Amino acid sequence: MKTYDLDAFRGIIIALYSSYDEHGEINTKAVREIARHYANVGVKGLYVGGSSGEGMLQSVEERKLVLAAVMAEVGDELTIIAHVGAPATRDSVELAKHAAEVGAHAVSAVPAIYYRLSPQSVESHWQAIIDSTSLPFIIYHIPQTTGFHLSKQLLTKMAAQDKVIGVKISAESTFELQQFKAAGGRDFLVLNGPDEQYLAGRSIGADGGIGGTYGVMPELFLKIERCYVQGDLAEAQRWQFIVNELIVELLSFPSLYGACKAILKLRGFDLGEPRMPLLPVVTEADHARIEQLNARILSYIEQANA
Ligand SMILES: CC(=O)N[C@@H]([C@@H](O)[C@H](O)[C@H](O)CO)[C@@H](O)CC(=O)C(=O)O
Repeated sequence: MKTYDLDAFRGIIIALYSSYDEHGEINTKAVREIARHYANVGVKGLYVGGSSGEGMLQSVEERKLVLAAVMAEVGDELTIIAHVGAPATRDSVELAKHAAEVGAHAVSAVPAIYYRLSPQSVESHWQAIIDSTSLPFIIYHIPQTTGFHLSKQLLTKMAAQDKVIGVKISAESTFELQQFKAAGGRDFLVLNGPDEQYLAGRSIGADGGIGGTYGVMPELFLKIERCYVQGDLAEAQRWQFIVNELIVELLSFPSLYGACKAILKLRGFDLGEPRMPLLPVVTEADHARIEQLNARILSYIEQANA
């Protein structure tokens, strides 16, 4: 049995987008406003500095600023997972220590990126992060961007440690998700990454999910979760299919994060543009499509909340 409170990590956890001002600098006021909004919506937690949060495009100091702002605003209300993955282990360790200082509830990390690393390297990288604080650790498995394919063998070895409480799986195979759940054991968390498969992930063993598109429609993922828990699988599936059509549209823009930020801007949350090389929404035609998509999402949110 793990000695950590695993229930704090079960449910809908939003992968928080970055927030920049008009000069492209971290905008802590906007960070706090959007974090406050999500707390009011009633999600379980926030995943800070991950893919959607553009942690890899920010300096160590910038990442600390973002996390500190989140903790100051909602650290007492939501479960905050700090993603501390970085190309260099020493940066990840520094970020993990900072996460512990400001009171984050867990740290998480991808394998170190850029170099093709052996499983031993990745294990040592993660172990250095784990050993640097007393916080629980969640493996971030996203092979399509890191190029590292986590084996069941390494997962099992990592999961044997009390501090390693789970894995966030952004790979698309729900079979792998089920296999990792089986390998980790009952008190090992598996968090679904592909938002398009939230229900599939839950049905095959995920304890909840961490997702980027949750940020523009958390109410719809909360609805799927409620239907699933109530045993109304037909209704859960109907909402998952609605969400998937919305995600297909979101993915048709030059960048997903640019599209999501443009939608949030229409709702009064100005998070700035994503950082290059991630592209913002630029053309008039795309802005018009964003307006239509926003209206559709809002109408579904109204229905889900009715
Ligand atoms: C590959 C990728 O970025 N996957 C996203 C999904 O939320 C993804 O944006 C969504 O399923 C749309 O494809 C998350 O798993 C990543 C995430 O949670 C994060 O921002 O760290």
